[in-house]
Amino acid sequence: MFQQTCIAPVNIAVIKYWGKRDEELILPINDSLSMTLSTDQMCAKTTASASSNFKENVMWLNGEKVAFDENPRSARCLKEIKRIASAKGQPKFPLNLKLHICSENNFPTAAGLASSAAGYACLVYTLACLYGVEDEELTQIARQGSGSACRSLDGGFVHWKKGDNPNGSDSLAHQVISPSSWSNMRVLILVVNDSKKKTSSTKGMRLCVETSELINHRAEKIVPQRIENITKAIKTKNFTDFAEITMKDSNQFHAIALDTFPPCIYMNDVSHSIAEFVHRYNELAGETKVAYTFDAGPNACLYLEEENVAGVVAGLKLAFPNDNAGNVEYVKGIPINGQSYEAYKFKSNGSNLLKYIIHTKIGEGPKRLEECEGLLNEAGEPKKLIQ
Ligand SMILES: Nc1ncnc2c1ncn2[C@@H]1O[C@H](COP(=O)(O)OP(=O)(O)OP(=O)(O)O)[C@@H](O)[C@H]1O
Ligand SMILES: C[C@@](O)(CCOP(=O)(O)OP(=O)(O)O)CC(=O)O
Repeated sequence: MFQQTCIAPVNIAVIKYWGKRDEELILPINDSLSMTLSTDQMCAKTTASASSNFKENVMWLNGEKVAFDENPRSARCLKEIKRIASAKGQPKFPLNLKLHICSENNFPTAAGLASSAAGYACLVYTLACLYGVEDEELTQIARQGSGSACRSLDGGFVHWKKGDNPNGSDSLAHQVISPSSWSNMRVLILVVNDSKKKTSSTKGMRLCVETSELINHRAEKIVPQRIENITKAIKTKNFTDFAEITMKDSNQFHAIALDTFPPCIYMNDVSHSIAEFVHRYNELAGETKVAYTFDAGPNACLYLEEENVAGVVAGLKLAFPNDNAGNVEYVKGIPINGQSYEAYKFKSNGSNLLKYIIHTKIGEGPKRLEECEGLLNEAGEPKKLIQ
């Protein structure tokens, strides 16, 4: 049996990808740019095994069997990796061996927390390592699993260029700066709702391209300038400019989603209160200390520098109290100012607007793990199954 296990990070866009020009190849109508989050707090982990004993390709996701060959996105990722392995000659093992693949996310799946980005990046990276083709340009393969996944193959800030070629050969993602270049960059994920969302990004953006008249204006006239400006802000670590562009782009993405017919409404009242909180916090501070961005769901992602984390969390505690604090960790992840999470549990007033907060930071791309950390046993079955 040949086996490989890897982890891959989540990325959260500051200039959003929204809209495809080719649904099958997953080619976007505009460039996008994101920050990769540390795998210490949130990651997808995937083990892939190849063996002559396996009868068919099988995949388990979070302990449950899911379609693999019947899922056109995962099937295409495997086909592309095998194509490269065969073109390179002398594959590590016969390419017709069937695979068992087991993957799990240590955070909610399909809840608007970029599980598809981490998940497909991890699948492609793991398969690439298994077949010995990890030195190839993998972003154009991960892109065909889920567009945003191509940005999870590198750390730091990553720019996905939309490209112009109809075959997608120039629709690739590249690092803008490494994680160590802006190492005090932190993220607070405010989880408003972690259940499965109603309208997937795939469906929402398809409807948006079909019905919104504003989306083309955004793709053609707004995004190119924003990419240039935010790249400059990132390279010079200008947090004020970075924050303003990030918040404006999130707002514009949700305006475009609302311009879909029927409208896609992803933010809720709590999300809007979080945006208002951020503007008030910055106003009272007299400078921009924190920025929000929202993906296709109500959860907020706040970008801020390390020295401002404790202040912002204290403000959030006051603005969004929660009465479940007795039995749940409310701030998960990196301890704040060396204090235990206990210090940041919310006081009760019964409103429970935020379920919990994940404190994380800028991070590296995917990593290979040791064999003993694999998710499959010697028979190629998951070590853990949902009962
Ligand atoms: N670890 C994983 N391995 C392989 N595929 C995964 C993994 N995690 C998620 N996926 C795929 O991604 C799908 C969820 O994608 P979806 O876009 O609906 O949610 P999301 O990525 O959490 O949200 P968003 O893209 O809006 O941030 C899952 O149904 C599954 O097909
Ligand atoms: C709002 C977003 O998170 C949309 C992500 O969309 P997906 O990458 O999940 O969509 P598909 O390519 O159809 O799989 C913005 C972003 O990450 O840039």
